[in-house]
Parts: sequence; structure tokens; C-alpha cells
Amino acid sequence: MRLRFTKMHGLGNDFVVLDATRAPIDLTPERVRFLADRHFGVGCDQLLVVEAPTQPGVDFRYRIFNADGGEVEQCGNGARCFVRFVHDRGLTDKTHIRVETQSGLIEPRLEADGQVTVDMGEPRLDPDDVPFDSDSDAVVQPLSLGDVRVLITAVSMGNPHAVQVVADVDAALVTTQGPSIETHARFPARVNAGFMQVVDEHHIRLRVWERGAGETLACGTGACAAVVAGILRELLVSPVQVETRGGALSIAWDGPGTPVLMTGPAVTVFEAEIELD
Ligand SMILES: N[C@H](CCC[C@H](N)C(=O)O)C(=O)O
Repeated sequence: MRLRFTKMHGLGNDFVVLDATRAPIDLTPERVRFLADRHFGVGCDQLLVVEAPTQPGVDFRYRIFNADGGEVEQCGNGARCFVRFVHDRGLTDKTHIRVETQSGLIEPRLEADGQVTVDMGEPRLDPDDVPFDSDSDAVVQPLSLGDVRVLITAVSMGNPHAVQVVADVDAALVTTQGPSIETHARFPARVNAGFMQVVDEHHIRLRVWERGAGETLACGTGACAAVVAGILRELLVSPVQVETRGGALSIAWDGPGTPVLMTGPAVTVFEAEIELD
């Protein structure tokens, strides 16, 4: 079948975006992996599928698939690209949109300067909600990686995150510890592994080894999870500038019981068609 797609990115975290608002698209894990493949397909970290809503009072539904073909609950950079996509395609003229995702409702807003602010909802801190196998709800918990023990904070932004504080992100063992944390047995749904360097109380540097995609240039939900972890550990004060390899995000959070607000860019690179088996 002939498939029209839009290539987009949020700070270099890149997406293939499909419009399934008028007709469903039959996406198998194999097809997702092909579209995400940077040598044999189009190439992206995640595939985003925009659909009509399934419940009243909501404008759209948006689904997220990692490059490994698995469908996941949430994507922060993707949420901003989703807003740019539905506006540029004339699917809505609203600037404040209610969109359902696998992990619940989020409310992105297109700002006058072209940036997008997303109410990402409240972080979930109970280990059972991450999910993280633990008999403690301490903010900082040890995690054994073979003969090394690291200290992580487990946070869900709808999707699971394990955040570490490191002295220097450029020297962090992202490509070795990342996969070990991603597939650690204590994270039954696997996990995104964040490595955060605190520059000052309003500024961090962050790298993320993403579940199902590997290290990306930026991770929106990872930035939210890192700021939540930093505030809970009394290392950070809201708002926080999150510097990623792809650029900067602004994250605000007023503490437990309140939503995390993320602001950043969303860019359309090109549109094209591809033949899908
Ligand atoms: N790899 C993530 C999904 C994409 C999240 C990331 N691209 C973002 O911007 O939040 C997961 O498996 O939960």
C-alpha cells in the first residue's frame, strides 16, 4: 500500500508521523520497524499515528511506536510534533488541544512564538505505577548492574523512567549502563534510562537511553522525569532548563499532585510517500 508520511523532530528526537484520522492504517510491528529503519526504510526514533478520538470532549488520539516496533504510552517530543502536524495539515485551528494517549489525556498548546507547551499530567511516583519492582518508595534506590551498583529515581510520565545523577553527562556510561538498565529485571515493562548532570538548581544537562530506541538526541518525557527526580531530591527548583544533545527544553513542576509542563520546539522536515508491503 502507498503511505503518505511526514518527517518531524523535537530537538533531534525524530519521528515519522502518519495521519490516520480519516482511515485506519494497518501497522504491524514489522512495518513499524521497516519505517523506522535508517538504512532500509525512512528512519526515526518513534512512529506517531494521529487518529480520531475514541471518547467525547477530546480532539484527537495519538499513538506512539518505538523503533523496535513496540507501542508505548507516552512521548513528550512527539506530543509537540503532533500539535504542529495537526495544525499544518489543517486538521484543527485550536491552539489548546485535548488529546488521548495510551497513558491518558494530555493538553498541548501551540504558543504564539511557535513553541509548544504540553501539560504532561502528574508524574506517578509509586513503584507499582512505574512499574518498578521495589519494596520501598524511597526517592533514591540502589540498582545492581552486575558488579556495579547505581542510584536511581523511578518515575512514570505515563511511560517508565529510571533517572541517575552523574557528574558529567559527556563521560556518562549511557551506551553500556543504558541497555542494562533498560532491560533490568526490576522493570517488568523495561525502562528509559536517564543520566542527569546538575549544572545549577535551574539548569541540567541530560542524556537518555530510550526504551526501544537507544540513545536519542532528546527525550521529552525523560526531561520531565529528570526534573521531577531532581526536585524530589532537592537538587533542583522549578522551572528548569534541560539541555539535551539536540537542544533545550523548559520544564516546570510545582510538586506532587500537580502536572509537569514542558515547553519546546517542533519541526517539520519533509513530506513524502513510501510503498509499504
Ligand atoms: N522510548 C519511550 C517513548 C518515546 C519517549 C521520548 N521520545 C519522548 O520524547 O518522551 C518509551 O519507550 O517509553
